[in-house]
Amino acid sequence: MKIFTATQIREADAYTIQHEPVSSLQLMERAANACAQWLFRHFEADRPFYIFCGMGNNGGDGLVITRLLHDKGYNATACIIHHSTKASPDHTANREALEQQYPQSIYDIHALADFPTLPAGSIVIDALFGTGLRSAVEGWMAGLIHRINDLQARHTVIAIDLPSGLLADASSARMPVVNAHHTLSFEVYKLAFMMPENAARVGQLHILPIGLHPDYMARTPTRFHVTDAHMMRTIYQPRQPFAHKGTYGHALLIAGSYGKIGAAVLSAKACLHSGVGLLTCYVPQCGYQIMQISAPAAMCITDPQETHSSHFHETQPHTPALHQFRAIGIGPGLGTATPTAKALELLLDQYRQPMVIDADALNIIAAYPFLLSRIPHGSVLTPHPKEFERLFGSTENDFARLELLSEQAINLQLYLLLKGRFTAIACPDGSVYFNSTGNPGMATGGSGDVLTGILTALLAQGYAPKAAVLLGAYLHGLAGDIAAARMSQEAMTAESIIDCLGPAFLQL
Ligand SMILES: NC(=O)C1=CN([C@@H]2O[C@H](COP(=O)(O)OP(=O)(O)OC[C@H]3O[C@@H](n4cnc5c(N)ncnc54)[C@H](OP(=O)(O)O)[C@@H]3O)[C@@H](O)[C@H]2O)[C@@H](O)CC1
Ligand SMILES: Nc1ncnc2c1ncn2[C@@H]1O[C@H](COP(=O)(O)OP(=O)(O)O)[C@@H](O)[C@H]1O
Ligand SMILES: [K+]
Repeated sequence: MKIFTATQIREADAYTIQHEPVSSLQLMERAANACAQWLFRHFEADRPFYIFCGMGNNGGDGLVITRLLHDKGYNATACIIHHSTKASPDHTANREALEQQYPQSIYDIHALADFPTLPAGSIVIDALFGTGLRSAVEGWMAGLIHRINDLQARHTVIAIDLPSGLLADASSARMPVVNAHHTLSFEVYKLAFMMPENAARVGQLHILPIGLHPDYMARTPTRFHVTDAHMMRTIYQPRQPFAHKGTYGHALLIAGSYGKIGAAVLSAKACLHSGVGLLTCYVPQCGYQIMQISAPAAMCITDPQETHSSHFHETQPHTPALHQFRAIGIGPGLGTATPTAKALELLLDQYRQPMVIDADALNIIAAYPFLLSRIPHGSVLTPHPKEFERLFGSTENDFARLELLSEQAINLQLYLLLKGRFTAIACPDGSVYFNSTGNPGMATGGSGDVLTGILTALLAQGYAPKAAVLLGAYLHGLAGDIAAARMSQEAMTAESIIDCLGPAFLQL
């Protein structure tokens, strides 16, 4: 699914009006009706609704919602905020329609002093500003946003299209923005919704289709995307009937150190449950028995060292040469001992195919930044935000961090996965995909190790790196969602994610 900018949304709007064809008033009616249907499903008619309407089309939506609520017998008041002397034509038309049908439902606000006192149990609808907002809201309108936020503790706040004050395509950190419990947004995700800095503003996000023209959506190129089930069906390759284990590649997983062999086990199990043909794990001596017992389907070779690895650039008798592994995953629980760092440097010199680099392997690279340029092109790096900061430095806000992520992916020709609620996948071609699956139950130790195993397995099977990262992140989150549905977000663990990889593959 594509993420459109505010400008593209306006173009989609205009294209739909011209080519469907439909009048702009009818399109507004459709958008407001989608919101009203959502409200009817979630609230009884005994709750008073206060709809705060701006002077633009976002306010116009609010006016139509007020009328539709009345049509259904709800008690609704449109609080029209006169922040500007010029109202949009569709705002004006819908004010007139409301005045004609339900004149008692309009309450004009010209200053902060006019702010109404809301009865208990009221529902607050925020229709002040949407995609037309150009810059930070200032003056008494900023005060009005603060007043709405004061209501948030006692009343349910629902934003229409965007929480007012939020810019769709740029950072609004430290700007006045409505904190909504729910955001009902039209047709497409906005970039601002993907940013952790906006989590408290957006609340629960609901994307409501309003029938923007599919031709515009299909033919307009975008830089940002959200992954979805349809995309995964085009990537996923079912197994071939005459396949043998060689068909699906031999992967090498280099992971674990004393006290962190569990990370290696989690990665290995995830790799085995994601379709790899053969798996060899490389661990220090202390990990040998643990690995063999926990993951009997994997082969295991050990480093000469007891507690940490120091030598994985060399192979041992009866194991393939490094270049014969179709994929290497490195990092979970690896530790950052100096001999391990030296071994990673040698590995990067010897293995020139795309690999998966995570956790302590990233921390080593952060400590020796010259290694960054030695990583084989097309490799996948999976930092969480702290690891990202160690690698590339801190940024002022989440938009700046996303730009830095994308810039580094292009310059280094790597796939960079910045993990989080909407994991951002920056590609060497400049495109960025946000993963749509996953839940806060995955915010638990070892979840990332599972992802490394999945990605290594997909690379080993011959998926191109881009296909592997998109499918891998999606499957990981989907397995997490299935685990949460089966046993709750609280009780699930990283192992539950592995257990649910099977059902996740079956859902593709
Ligand atoms: N796309 C779709 O598919 C559909 C979109 N629809 C809806 O249209 C919405 C977009 O409407 P829009 O373009 O009229 O802009 P909107 O968000 O109401 O803001 C404009 C108002 O804000 C004001 N203003 C701006 N910046 C400001 C600032 N910094 N500080 C203070 N004020 C500022 C500006 O004032 P002015 O500059 O005119 O004085 C003007 O009054 C969209 O979000 C969706 O809800 C649906 O109805 C139909 C389908
Ligand atoms: N709130 C959330 N919503 C969706 N996914 C999440 C959430 N929290 C964590 N995750 C996912 O769980 C994984 C956690 O990885 P990471 O922080 O590396 O864990 P660990 O180092 O313990 O293995 C990431 O893939 C991340 O996207
Ligand atoms: K709004």
